[in-house]
Amino acid sequence: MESLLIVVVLFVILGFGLALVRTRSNATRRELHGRDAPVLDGTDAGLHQPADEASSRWRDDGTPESEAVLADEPAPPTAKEEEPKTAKAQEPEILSTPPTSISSSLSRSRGPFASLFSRLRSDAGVDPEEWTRLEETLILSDMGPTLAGEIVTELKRQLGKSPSAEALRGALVALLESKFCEGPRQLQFSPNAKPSVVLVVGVNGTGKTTTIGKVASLLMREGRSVMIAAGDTFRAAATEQVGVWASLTGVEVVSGQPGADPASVIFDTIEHARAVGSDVVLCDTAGRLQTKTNLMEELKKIRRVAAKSSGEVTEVLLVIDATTGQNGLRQAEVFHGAAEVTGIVLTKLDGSAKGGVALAIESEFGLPIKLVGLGEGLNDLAPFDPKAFVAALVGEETDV
Ligand SMILES: Nc1nc2c(ncn2[C@@H]2O[C@H](COP(=O)(O)OP(=O)(O)OP(=O)(O)O)[C@@H](O)[C@H]2O)c(=O)[nH]1
Repeated sequence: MESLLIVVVLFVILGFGLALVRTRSNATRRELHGRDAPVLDGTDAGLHQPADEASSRWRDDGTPESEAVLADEPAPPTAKEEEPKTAKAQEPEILSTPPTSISSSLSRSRGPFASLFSRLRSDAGVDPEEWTRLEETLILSDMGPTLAGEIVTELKRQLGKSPSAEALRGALVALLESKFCEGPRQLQFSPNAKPSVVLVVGVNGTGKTTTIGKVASLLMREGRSVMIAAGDTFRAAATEQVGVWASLTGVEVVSGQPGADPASVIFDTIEHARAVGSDVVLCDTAGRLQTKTNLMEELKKIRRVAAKSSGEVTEVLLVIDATTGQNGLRQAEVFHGAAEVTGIVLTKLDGSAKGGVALAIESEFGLPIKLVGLGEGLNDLAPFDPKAFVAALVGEETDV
């Protein structure tokens, strides 16, 4: 009897120990991949491959080599797909992530502006050294030397050489606000029955796939039916990654074979979306450096082929990582040239970004920032409000 009791106690201790180790390993995985990182379980949740990849190739001029063969219905779920998905189990946690505010995100830029204005307050008027400090502060906030110089020249013209700190702050805020463009900040959708096509483009790792997940979630909550084209056929894990976001949001994904022509995958998805009556197709594309001519040519082809589909390309969103600073300007220029960008998504504003590049892009290229990424969770996406942004940048208000 006594030995039986000892055996039972040993089993209980062993079981408790195993449970502890499992919990710890899950926690470690989340630490490594970010607080909202979905756990990949190797299943292809929500993924659906076009019927015959080879049957839907495109010539470089954007004309079809042959008719695409489309599967009208998603492939029947396999036994594996019917199992509960680990990623789905995490949905409530990801959706409940408290959104970060733009104000707290831009605290890095606000610091130098705050110290500049606190110094100015104690002085009678702005002296030449302080004008130089203002210009440096603008440059340090990632606006770039050209725009910073223009702003200082314009402020001097408006206010004279030695305005009060109060007058300077008011004029600076008004001038920064006026530098933003007038373009529509809302995502645009087709008024016709055609599916609206949103191409998502940008350099590697800027947050394109994550943004697609966030936008899919947003649109689903607005009551739109959404489909995702897994157009990044280059990076091995990209299709799986987009599948995880899709399963979190309950959106169907159409994917191609690894290495397939991305324009074909996107075309097939749009035609499938048309057939099943989806409202919006979000198209993921491979990350590409703006300096790689062949990849920019591929992007032009994607744009042409999407335009020839039965959908309507209503948005080409360029995703820019705000922490890359002034390089974002060059990305905007080249991607706009290749793919007729309609708007910018500025991601990672929650990181070490200083934010001024938003203003530089808008004033130089007239491309509206439509959305900002403020974290890795589904809710960490916000509309862009120039006034709130300037207030947060210059530190006019504390809780934007
Ligand atoms: N902090 C923060 N991280 C983000 C944000 N958006 C994306 N990320 C992270 O950035 C990393 C890259 O994101 P992806 O969505 O894979 O980027 P991608 O542009 O699709 O990458 P490629 O396909 O390789 O070009 C991931 O770790 C994301 O979690 C954001 O707004 N804030």
